[in-house]
Amino acid sequence: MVNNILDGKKIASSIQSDIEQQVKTLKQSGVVPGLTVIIVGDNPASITYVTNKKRTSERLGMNSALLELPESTTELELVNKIVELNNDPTVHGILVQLPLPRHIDESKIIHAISPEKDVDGFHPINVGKFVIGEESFLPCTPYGIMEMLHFEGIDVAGKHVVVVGRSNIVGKPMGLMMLKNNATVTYVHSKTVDVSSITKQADILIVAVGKAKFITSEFVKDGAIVIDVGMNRDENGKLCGDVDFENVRNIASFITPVPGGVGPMTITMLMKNTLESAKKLST
Ligand SMILES: Nc1nc2c(c(=O)[nH]1)N[C@@H](CN(C=O)c1ccc(C(=O)N[C@@H](CCC(=O)O)C(=O)O)cc1)CN2
Repeated sequence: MVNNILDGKKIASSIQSDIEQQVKTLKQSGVVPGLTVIIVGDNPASITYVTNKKRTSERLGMNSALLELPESTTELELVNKIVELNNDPTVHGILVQLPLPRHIDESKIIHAISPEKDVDGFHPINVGKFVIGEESFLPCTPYGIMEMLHFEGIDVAGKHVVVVGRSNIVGKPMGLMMLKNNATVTYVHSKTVDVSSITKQADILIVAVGKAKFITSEFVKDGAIVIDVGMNRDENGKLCGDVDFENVRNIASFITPVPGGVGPMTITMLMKNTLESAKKLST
């Protein structure tokens, strides 16, 4: 069988080596990139992700802090913590792990983070800048997907990209990044009529719906590139994506696995954003 796997782990590792070198160089001028990750509550998946973020940033030579706050934390307490970090010159990146407990308004929290330290790229100022083509932090998952395609020499210009899902974190910015790179973009979402007739037109199909194995071969054109953002558990509790990997693999020209596809790229782009933030804030 041909190897058509887009290996996110391998690409992430190569980009991380470059980041590690740049961190070393920056440290020689007395600046140590600092990332603080905040988690509220004890969602097991979120704990895995924040632990990975802390470990990776430490491995790359950054200063890293993980603030683990109890589920009972109030919105005001969390905002106050963020304000403290906004004013701390040793912190270049602040990330609040999502989702937050239901009693905390996500939007208020994202607004509280200084746009200059918003390494997640979720603050409305960064979103707005990105939409009008100004330099800003880019959200890590779609940014990671763009970098992955770039690394593999895949040019998206003129391609029909279909994005399944329209979240603020992945779907919406994904389509806009593709547009910026001259792709023709279609969004498919929960109210779309006849989803498969549209996804079957995609040269590049990006799926971020949070439904295990939702995309089967009937949704995919022969030779399409399939990018799976999903992170679900199947009926046996095994990690799987939104794409039925074994079913789609044979007709895709390239496909990302879960795990080992988009996930490692997300964490890598967070490191890249933190490094860039440290460079900017220290000049
Ligand atoms: N503040 C944020 N919250 C969330 C984001 C985000 O970008 N910023 N994205 C997702 C979760 N996420 C990052 O936080 C994330 C998910 C998965 C992975 C990953 O590397 N997955 C591994 C498998 C991990 C496992 O074994 O469970 C893989 O795909 O290989 C990284 C980051 C929601 N919240």
